[in-house]
Amino acid sequence: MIRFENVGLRYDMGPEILRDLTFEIRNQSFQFLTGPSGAGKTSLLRMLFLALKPTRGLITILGRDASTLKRTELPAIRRRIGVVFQDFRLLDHLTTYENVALPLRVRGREEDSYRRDVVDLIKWVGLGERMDASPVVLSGGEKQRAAIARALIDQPDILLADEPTGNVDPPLARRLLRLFMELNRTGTAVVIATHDLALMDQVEARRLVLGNGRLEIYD
Ligand SMILES: Nc1ncnc2c1ncn2[C@@H]1O[C@H](COP(=O)(O)OP(=O)(O)OP(=O)(O)O)[C@@H](O)[C@H]1O
Repeated sequence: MIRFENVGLRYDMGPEILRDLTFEIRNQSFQFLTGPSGAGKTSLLRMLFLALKPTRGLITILGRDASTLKRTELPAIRRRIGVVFQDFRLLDHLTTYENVALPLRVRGREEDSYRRDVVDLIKWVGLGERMDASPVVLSGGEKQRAAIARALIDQPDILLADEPTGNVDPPLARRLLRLFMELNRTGTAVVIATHDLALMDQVEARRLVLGNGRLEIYD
């Protein structure tokens, strides 16, 4: 689905922070991406989302060389990728319900066809009471759950989540992990960037470990 070959990344004239990354995110796979703070997890997720270009190497996404994609082709590819960023990126002028429904609205779906699914998912992540609230009044953990619901609502081919349980307590973190695993069972490839060893220990899953600019893979 997404393949990296000898990918390297540097910011501006700085040192190469990621080197010789060669790996694949396969269809319907489930993996954690981990490594110390500053190891480059967020940078790697941004390259997977085609939001950041590598300084060398090849990224192939859905069979296409990412460097040859036209700007106009990017939105269609990105729509197949669900992302949960560390800063959530919710729209403050929309309610929780509207934020979560946004990917479906952008795709031109009629509200009648998705209202039930959006409401059910919002309840599932424990935000039933916050359906009509603006993100401005949500706590960090509530925003995180709204961002997760928005990333999942359109059943993406791949989900990229950056510390998706960083702002919630352990029981809720376990519940969110179950939600990611359920999504994976229904066909979505999942990449979860996390420092949380207790979370990773709950599942037998592939681990991509970044350190000193390089990637070690434990299948
Ligand atoms: N926009 C940028 N410009 C310059 N350097 C950057 C930029 N973004 C990240 N870096 C640097 O790249 C390195 C990797 O950062 P990144 O945020 O990818 O790591 P991380 O593993 O996600 O860290 P954390 O776990 O703390 O979120 C760090 O040294 C960081 O300072």
